[in-house]
Amino acid sequence: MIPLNPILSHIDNIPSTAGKFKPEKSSVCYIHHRLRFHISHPKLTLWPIIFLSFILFFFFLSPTSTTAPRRGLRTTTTTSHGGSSRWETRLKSSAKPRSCTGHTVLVTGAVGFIGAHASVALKRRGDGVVGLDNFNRYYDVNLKHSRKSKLLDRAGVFVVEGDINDDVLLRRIFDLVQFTHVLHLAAQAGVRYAMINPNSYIKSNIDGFVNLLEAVKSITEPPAMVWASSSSVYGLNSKVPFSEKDRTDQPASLYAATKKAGEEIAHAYNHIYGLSITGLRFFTVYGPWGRPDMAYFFFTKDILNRKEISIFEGDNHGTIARDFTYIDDVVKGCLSAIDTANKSSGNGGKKKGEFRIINLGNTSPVSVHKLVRILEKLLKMKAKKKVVLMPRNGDVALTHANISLARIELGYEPRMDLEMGLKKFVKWYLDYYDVKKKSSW
Ligand SMILES: O=C(O)[C@H]1O[C@H](OP(=O)(O)OP(=O)(O)OC[C@H]2O[C@@H](n3ccc(=O)[nH]c3=O)[C@H](O)[C@@H]2O)[C@H](O)[C@@H](O)[C@H]1O
Repeated sequence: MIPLNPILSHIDNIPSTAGKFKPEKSSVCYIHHRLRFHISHPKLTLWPIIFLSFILFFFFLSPTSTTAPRRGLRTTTTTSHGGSSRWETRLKSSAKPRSCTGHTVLVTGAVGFIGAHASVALKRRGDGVVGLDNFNRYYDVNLKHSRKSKLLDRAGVFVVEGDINDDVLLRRIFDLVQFTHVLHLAAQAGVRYAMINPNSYIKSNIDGFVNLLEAVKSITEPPAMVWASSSSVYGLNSKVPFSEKDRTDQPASLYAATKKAGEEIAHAYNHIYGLSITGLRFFTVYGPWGRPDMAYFFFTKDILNRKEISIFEGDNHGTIARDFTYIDDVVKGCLSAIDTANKSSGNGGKKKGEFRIINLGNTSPVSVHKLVRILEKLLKMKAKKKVVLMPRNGDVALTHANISLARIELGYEPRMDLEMGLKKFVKWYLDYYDVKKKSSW
């Protein structure tokens, strides 16, 4: 968002208490710079006007700072998020559950694929929900905006545009609302992209996660956290189906390594600060409003555009397969993880908050060949297939979830088989792109 007044936007760190104004050096420098610009005008008679404006400027700004920072944290009074009481009112209203038994959930990555579906499901059942998302450009940002307008806005979920690395923003949000849970889904996803932009994985999946945990642990009554880990942490593990007890110390991609690191980091925050943390290992989640970087999505696009697709195979024509899991099943798992999470005990608690790691898969792997056959049938078109040896690009040969723990802990039972799920995806895809991008077909 472009601030209307560049001077105002640079003094947004004014504390609420009148008389304590101590602008940061950069703000002062900026104001001086702006003043110098005016003073350089030949007419020195401007001086008194500038001086007067300066006085009026602070006189009018101080009384607007009505939101006193709690717990001694510095908060901003005007930000790129509007900074106004309207912004705060909308955020607070979105956070309010329909009944006093409802949860109040902050969903990070709210305009992402799983984030959008989960936010809507939480809101629909009566929980209070605030979304947070940085709308990054990893894939088509229009799709993110569409998820916001078509799913989140309609459900009444308010989305803050911001980054989990912005600790001032996080503290401001946590100051305004006492959340019971954080559903942390903001991440740099994609296995193969890690070879192109490795630092984005560190920034989101490590730095951002720690930043969020730091903010959460500073709250007097910290919310319980449920967050997205990944099936990719099993890496080169060849024992199937993958159980939570299996080894996860052989990641095949940097993405997997950052998700595994996230699990260890979460454990440390649970151990030291008593945070209740549940990590969900998602298995190749697919469905309507999905991610364009995933194979089922771009295969659909390429088949329709009569473009060649590469189907990976292992050594000696070994099958490559995934435990494709439908979005609605995963969302049910997320909601159940929220409902069953113990409270964080916080620093001073006698009991440690719980720490759980749970697989959320479909427990029926399907080969990439079969995935393509299903798409061909649904699209009524033949794919131009090129079978290639799987490159060493972060992919693994097989994923297969053991979901016994999810059944016990979450009452989780996946319902959708791949053919039915892809039917729903293709229907959505045809509708969505027919309206939006007829020309690209
Ligand atoms: O569960 C996870 O932890 C991850 O799931 C997802 O990764 P993957 O399971 O690798 O899904 P996806 O890329 O759709 O490839 C599907 C299949 O197509 C094969 N594949 C892929 C590309 C190609 O050109 N050809 C091909 O055969 C490919 O070899 C694979 O067998 C998420 O993207 C990731 O963010 C993470 O959440």
